[in-house]
Amino acid sequence: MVRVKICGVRNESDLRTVESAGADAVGVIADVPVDTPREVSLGRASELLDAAPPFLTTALVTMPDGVAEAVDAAERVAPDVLQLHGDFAPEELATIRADVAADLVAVVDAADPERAWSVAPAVDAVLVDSVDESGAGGTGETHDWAATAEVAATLDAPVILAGGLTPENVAEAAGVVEPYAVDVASGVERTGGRKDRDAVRAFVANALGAGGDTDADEETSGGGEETSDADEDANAPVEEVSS
Ligand SMILES: O=C(O)c1ccccc1NCC(=O)[C@H](O)[C@H](O)COP(=O)(O)O
Repeated sequence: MVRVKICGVRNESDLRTVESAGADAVGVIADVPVDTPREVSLGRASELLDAAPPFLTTALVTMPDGVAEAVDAAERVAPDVLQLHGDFAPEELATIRADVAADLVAVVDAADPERAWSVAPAVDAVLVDSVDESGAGGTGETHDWAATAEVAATLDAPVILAGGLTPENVAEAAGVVEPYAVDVASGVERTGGRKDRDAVRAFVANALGAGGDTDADEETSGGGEETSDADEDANAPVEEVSS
């Protein structure tokens, strides 16, 4: 069964939305050199990931300048997973992996599958994404899933599929690529980087191929179950959601 990571959470309310939707992992984005509504400080990333429950895997998504900065970020935030964007050489990734307590995920450009093979031995998983020219994610753009399926089928490391996934296309994408996990940021948002509760729940349910069988689906389709306080917070008008 495919795992699901929801990325770019900026507040506790959205964290609870991700948890209650049944996602496997949550990502916070810090220390990236691009303008994104999803970025928080390293201190805030640490607070948010500390607030995650025991069985929700936490990921720090960052784009540091070099090895020392990557290790420092991981030490400050103490995530379960360190997801690195940027053009790190395999040797640098191996050094970072040896120096941090977290599992290491390297992000590769879907247009450059050769890089997936070169970095795979140095990391715990490879995230194939539709990155921009600087290597940053969150582009909301899909890529050639058939090409990524070849990478996933032949790479000796788990492959995480990202890039333009939405509640509407995630089941098809997961069916084509058969990744270890799927990852989404912009495809489950309202404005300003805030998560849309219904979209998060639909994304998780559709990724898992659960159809209408889950509590999350019943609630999404007005199934009548009570929502938690956290759910209510997630549905509050944008200006009432703390960040
Ligand atoms: O999401 C961002 O704004 C971002 C900025 C800089 C580096 C990484 C970023 N996101 C990393 C992720 O893991 C996203 O979930 C992934 O790129 C997919 O994004 P999307 O296409 O918006 O679903």
